[in-house]
Amino acid sequence: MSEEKMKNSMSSTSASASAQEDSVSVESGEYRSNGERFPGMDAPVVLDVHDVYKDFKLPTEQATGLKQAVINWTKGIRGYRWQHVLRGISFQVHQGEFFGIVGRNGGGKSTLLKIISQIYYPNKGSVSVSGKLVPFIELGVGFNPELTGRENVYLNCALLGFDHEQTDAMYDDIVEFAELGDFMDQKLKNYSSGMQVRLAFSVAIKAQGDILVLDEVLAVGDEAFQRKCDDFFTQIRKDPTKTVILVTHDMGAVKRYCTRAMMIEDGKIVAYGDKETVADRYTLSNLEAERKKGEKQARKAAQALAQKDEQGKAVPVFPNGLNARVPILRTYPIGSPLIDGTQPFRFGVEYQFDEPGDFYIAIALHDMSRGGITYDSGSKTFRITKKGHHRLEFELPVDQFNDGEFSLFTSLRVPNASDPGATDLVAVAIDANSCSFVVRNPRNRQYALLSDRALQFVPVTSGEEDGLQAQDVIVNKPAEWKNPQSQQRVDEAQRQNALGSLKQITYDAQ
Ligand SMILES: Nc1ncnc2c1ncn2[C@@H]1O[C@H](COP(=O)(O)OP(=O)(O)OP(=O)(O)O)[C@@H](O)[C@H]1O
Repeated sequence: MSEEKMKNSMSSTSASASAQEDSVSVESGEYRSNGERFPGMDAPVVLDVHDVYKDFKLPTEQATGLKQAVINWTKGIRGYRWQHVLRGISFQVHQGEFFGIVGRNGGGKSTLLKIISQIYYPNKGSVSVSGKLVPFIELGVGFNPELTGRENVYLNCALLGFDHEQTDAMYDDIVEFAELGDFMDQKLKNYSSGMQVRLAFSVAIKAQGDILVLDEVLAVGDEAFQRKCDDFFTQIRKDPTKTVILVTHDMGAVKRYCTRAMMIEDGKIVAYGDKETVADRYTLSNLEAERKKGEKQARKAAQALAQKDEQGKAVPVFPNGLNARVPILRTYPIGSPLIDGTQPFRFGVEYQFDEPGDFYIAIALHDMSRGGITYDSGSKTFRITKKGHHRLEFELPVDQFNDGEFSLFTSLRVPNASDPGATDLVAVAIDANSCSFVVRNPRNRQYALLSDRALQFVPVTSGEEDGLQAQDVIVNKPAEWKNPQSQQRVDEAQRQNALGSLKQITYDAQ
């Protein structure tokens, strides 16, 4: 790859998808919503992707020979269909940026990276790269299992455009980062898969490129190696001459490292610019997909049950956690699952239960980012009197929560025959049947479940001779606490409300 500016303009072909309707403009990605320009936007543009389309031809009919192919042709069977993977992608990355690309599986991110790295050509559009681009996008590319680790480093660097002398100068650094000093004269096929990843990644990051293109690297290697990668990313962020383009599903990494980000969905850019907005949009899209999956499962279970009634057939397999006694149990958000905490979070519980006797619904709150069940309604708190297929609605006050991702797991329980204080679990709504939500409030921190508006530590004297006095501890309260109105929020009632006191608000029998 040449060091000079390369321009690869490709002309349009008939296979490209229809023109973009709701595309996001290149300019819009350079400004925050308040009109301010992102820092670093005056640096030169090192990657300019303009109106890129990419289609793949997917076979639909198998023609096993010429005869079948002719028969298909005479019948007008084409034997393939077009899959429009990228549909009018335009964005720019400036020198020194750490640019994140996110999106759900199959959205077209890897295809875009391959086009940027010149592995694929677009059907339409242009890609301009300024400087030496080093891709790390697919394992095994440029590596030969029959060669030693050392030979592979030289081969890979040659493929990246470095001569022998340049590779000599980088070699020790690459080996040291990969921690493979003792293995460099062994054939690559004798390396564990982790060692191979480490070597490939080390070549990519230690080769003296200008633009590093990385696909999902944060998932590679063991914990110690990941920590090293973290340090490397923190370091490279500070270098204004190096540019990184990172595809990842890790929103923590987007927020930690990226200067800007964009999200791709169904081959189009749906969010571009502010990394927080992009990360939240991605989280929301995942939650929405989960909710739809839960709805679909509930519909399927209801259909399966109806079938059993008419034909007396056995009920097919139930989603994880459910069974023939409770074929439907799901918890779902009412409204957006991305909330700022100013209003309580409202959610529903749909169930189907027909057995005689008492039963209860218990709800547990799981903190997804930090782990652990942080609140449990208790197994006998909600005794439900209606049998059959119904929906309940609940509210959860979240105004005292810090930012985080949470999940509600609901279980349906019946009294235990021998212990009146206990209950037995009949079914539990997990996976797509659980309800996830995200709290994002500009006043909050990504720290712990309770915000410091709900809980305060008050310094007191130690009573010891050498101990600090209360006035020796300077309490820096957040700015908004100086406002008496927000101070009022931290009263006893709020505090009691703080941790997930679930309130049932409606009882909606169908
Ligand atoms: N060479 C190819 N031939 C045919 N289809 C392809 C090819 N490469 C990618 N695709 C299809 O393009 C779509 C987008 O794939 P791509 O790998 O770019 O998505 P992605 O956003 O990177 O997904 P993931 O997050 O799972 O890696 C998929 O439906 C995939 O099957």
